Amino acid sequence: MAVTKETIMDALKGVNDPELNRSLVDLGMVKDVEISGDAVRVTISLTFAGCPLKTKIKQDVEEAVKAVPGVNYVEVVMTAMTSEERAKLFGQAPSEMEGIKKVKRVIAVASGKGGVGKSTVSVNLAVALKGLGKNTGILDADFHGPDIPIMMGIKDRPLGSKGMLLPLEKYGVKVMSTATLAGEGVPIVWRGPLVNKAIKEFLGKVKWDDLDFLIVDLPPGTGDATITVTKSIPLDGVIVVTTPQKVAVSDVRRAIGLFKTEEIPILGIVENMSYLKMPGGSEDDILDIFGSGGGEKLAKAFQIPLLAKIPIDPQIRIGGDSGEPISAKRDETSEVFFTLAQKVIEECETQPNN
Ligand SMILES: Nc1ncnc2c1ncn2[C@@H]1O[C@H](COP(=O)(O)OP(=O)(O)OP(=O)(O)O)[C@@H](O)[C@H]1O
Repeated sequence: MAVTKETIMDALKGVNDPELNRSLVDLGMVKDVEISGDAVRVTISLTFAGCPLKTKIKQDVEEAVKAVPGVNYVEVVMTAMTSEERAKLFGQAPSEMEGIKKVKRVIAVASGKGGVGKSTVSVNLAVALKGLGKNTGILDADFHGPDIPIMMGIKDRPLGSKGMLLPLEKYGVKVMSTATLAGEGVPIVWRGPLVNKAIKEFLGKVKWDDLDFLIVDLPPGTGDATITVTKSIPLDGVIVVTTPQKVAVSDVRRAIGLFKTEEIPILGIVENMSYLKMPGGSEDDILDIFGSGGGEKLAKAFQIPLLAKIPIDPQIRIGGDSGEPISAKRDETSEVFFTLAQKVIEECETQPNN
């Protein structure tokens, strides 16, 4: 039996958008059907590229088309609607920055190199800001290693509503990450233009609502991914995380250089893994595992504040691994992050646009 466009469209009428609960055909999401003998290529237009239900929709389309008599090969191509198409469907077009229009400050957390504790600082800073009464969100823009959901103990996927994604919430902090869109352990290959597009979706189509602070965990280092993200986000300031040793410090110089070129205000430096308090020892009984003075030297050289010196503490690591950041409780160990959060609030208040 010859396969026709009509039989394919009939089959697709039975496939619903799981969120909108209407047929893909009725929603105008079937953009194209190409038939060549027993092979069919269907192009589906998602409401927006980062749609978390993408995989499910693709699978459903594939199954429905495969079930049509005479079809042996199916290819499903996913594209995204233009803002006009979306406007037609939803009655209005979310503007590019719609999602963050009520966000007062977007602050990025950067590092000169990987593994210095950038995500740990982002998470604990965000939770501490919330603890100090500030409405806070965290955007995991570390596309290649999105760890924020693990550190925040988040497993759910965000839901959509009226063309916007609703961020997840934990410890009172709103959270959005590429990891929560793709699912844990699912690799995503992010290249420049895709990163740019995804960032726009995170800012424009995530309903952040009223936030005092949106903390953005940047990719490590000063490579393409970091540059693309910093160029795509209207940043109010950046915090640079380093460790005290010489190599880390020289990488941070590069990062500071990058932000200065981009004219992004540097709120200050956080020196992480600064020292280890000896168990059972006195307050002064500390070990400088990675050397000392790196953060101070940088702060002096660039005339930017050293916002915090965070010790190496197993509790900090356990907090990250277990999804219960230490700043969720205010105590002796987490106080260093509350002091950091307070300084960030103060630094922001001195900014000219305040
Ligand atoms: N002050 C600290 N004390 C103890 N462990 C820490 C501290 N800071 C970070 N860690 C641990 O070090 C590891 C790396 O931290 P994290 O993932 O925050 O680094 P990162 O700079 O974001 O890494 P990446 O470059 O991969 O994005 C994690 O296991 C974290 O729990």
